[in-house]
Amino acid sequence: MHYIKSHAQAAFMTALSFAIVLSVVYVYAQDSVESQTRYEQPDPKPDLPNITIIATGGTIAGVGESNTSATYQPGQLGIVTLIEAVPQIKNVANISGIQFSQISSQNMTDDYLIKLTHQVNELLSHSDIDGVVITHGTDTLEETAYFLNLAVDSDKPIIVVGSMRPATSLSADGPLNLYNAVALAANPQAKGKGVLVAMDDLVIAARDVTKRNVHQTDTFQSANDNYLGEINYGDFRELRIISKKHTVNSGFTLSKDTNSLPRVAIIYANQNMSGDIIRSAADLGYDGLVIAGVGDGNMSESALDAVKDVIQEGVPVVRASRIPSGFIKRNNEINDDEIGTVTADDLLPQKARILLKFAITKTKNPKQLQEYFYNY
Ligand SMILES: NC(=O)C[C@H](N)C(=O)O
Repeated sequence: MHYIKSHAQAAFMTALSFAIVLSVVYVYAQDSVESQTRYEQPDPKPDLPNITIIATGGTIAGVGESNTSATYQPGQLGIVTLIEAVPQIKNVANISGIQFSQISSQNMTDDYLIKLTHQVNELLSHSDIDGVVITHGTDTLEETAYFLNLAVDSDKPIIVVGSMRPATSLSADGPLNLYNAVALAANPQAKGKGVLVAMDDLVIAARDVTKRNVHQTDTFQSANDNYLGEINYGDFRELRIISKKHTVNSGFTLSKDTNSLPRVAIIYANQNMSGDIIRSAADLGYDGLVIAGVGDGNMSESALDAVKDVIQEGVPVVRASRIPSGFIKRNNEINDDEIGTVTADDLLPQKARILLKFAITKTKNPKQLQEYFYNY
């Protein structure tokens, strides 16, 4: 009885102090986005790995009006608050932190991604840094993860993580996601696997991960049921191996002076599709196109005629699918060998766009481009 009473009192006090901290954070965040840009753990332990958290913004740093509010501002909390909210991460690693940006991930650009790649390369080139965790908005998290998976020149663990609920929410998912991400980055098993996403107890390779639900916390799934493993309160169980090329073996790692990449547009196919939008994209100067086709990467005859024209003009075209799983079969209903189209294999259109950006820095030959789509 005594235990129940004191337990209930303790729970109430914890909830109360949490609410007070959050209201202070909220009032503070209303005035200004937190601007402290670095965190260094004052008391590092010599037997723990050193992990740097790079914060980019997103809902994991989001602040709402109340703990049941469905509306919130992403990217408000700074790196220091993010780290101090989850002191348990210091039991698995020595933590340093960098505020890279404070944006929603729908505003992520090539410019940010190239700078982020340079930042990750720079950090991981230090022998005393064992891995990085990147906190990120979930809307385009899979694109950043795949970009880094192709562009970073290191085999050390690189984990991308976010949350679906803002930091101020009841049952916020950010703290445990961050704890698991840090534990995974600190785990030698995560080395050599390319960029991994750790969300809601699942670990999924950058190539395979995709956001499947607008609000739910288990939104990150694998397009083809290709889960690398599970992580439960920091305990990682590996289920599969990664066979595709990435990071140090990609051949795409960015040189220090890279500051731009080719532009590739995705065009979404539908019934009654005309070819004008495809021709317009080529006229606008896009360097490559991905068609998010219907079914097996199909499109109307008018769209296909436009695809043939733009390929003749030197603009590579990749056929992907608007269907969220399955792989595109070459030369099925469309004669890729004759037309010069490339199939995305099982890459989703948003990932095919990124691979094509990198691949056309090497070649525009459709056969060679196809090899990239089979191997990355
Ligand atoms: N859950 C989130 O993080 C969504 C937010 N719009 C973002 O991508 O930054």
